[in-house]
Amino acid sequence: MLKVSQLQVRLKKVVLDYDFSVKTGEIVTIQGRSGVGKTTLLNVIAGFEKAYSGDVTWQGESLLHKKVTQRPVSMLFQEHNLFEHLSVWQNLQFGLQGEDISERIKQAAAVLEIAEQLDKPPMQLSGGQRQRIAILRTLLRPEPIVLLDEPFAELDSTTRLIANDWVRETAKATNKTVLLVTHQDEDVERVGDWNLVLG
Ligand SMILES: Nc1ncnc2c1ncn2[C@@H]1O[C@H](COP(=O)(O)OP(=O)(O)OP(=O)(O)O)[C@@H](O)[C@H]1O
Repeated sequence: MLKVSQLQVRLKKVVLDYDFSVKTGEIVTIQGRSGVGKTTLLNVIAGFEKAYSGDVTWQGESLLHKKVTQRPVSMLFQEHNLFEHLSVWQNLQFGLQGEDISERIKQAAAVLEIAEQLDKPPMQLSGGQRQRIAILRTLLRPEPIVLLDEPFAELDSTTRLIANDWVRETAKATNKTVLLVTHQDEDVERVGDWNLVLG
């Protein structure tokens, strides 16, 4: 279980409070008006932002004292940080490990309709293609907690549905615990097990 207990985050002018738990293997969508603290929550869980008080525990163990790289967390970044001097394929190979990883990347790329983009440098991809590469990479990483901040924002409605289903199926098949920030009600219905509204 991922437990966020009486967590308080203090930024310059705002105090943000969170208290909820997500069962292992569950997908929770997170909604709330702009500025309510959705991105900040993910940043605290991943270790990019500090907590003021309270705790975040995973399987009973606090994450807050752990370094970013020691946390069991895979997070999708808005800027999709890909190395521009490597092909997309090389970028994915670089970040992912595992026996059958090449096959898993190829299968995922085919479903997400980005198989033809794998040999290109990232700068030749559209925003939506980069976003699907980032989704693929984030879900195929081994960490059990997956944090997705507006992962489908740049996708058209058809591609979005394909990505919705791929994320849900992949997360369930690999028992990921997922926090998915979204402004779209369709993502809530199609991907999530339950919805957390902040604010
Ligand atoms: N580094 C920072 N320093 C000070 N205040 C910040 C910082 N980052 C965010 N904030 C403030 O904290 C609040 C929460 O921001 P956050 O980005 O988490 O909101 P959000 O719910 O993700 O918003 P959106 O839906 O617009 O992405 C906002 O009021 C924002 O202005």
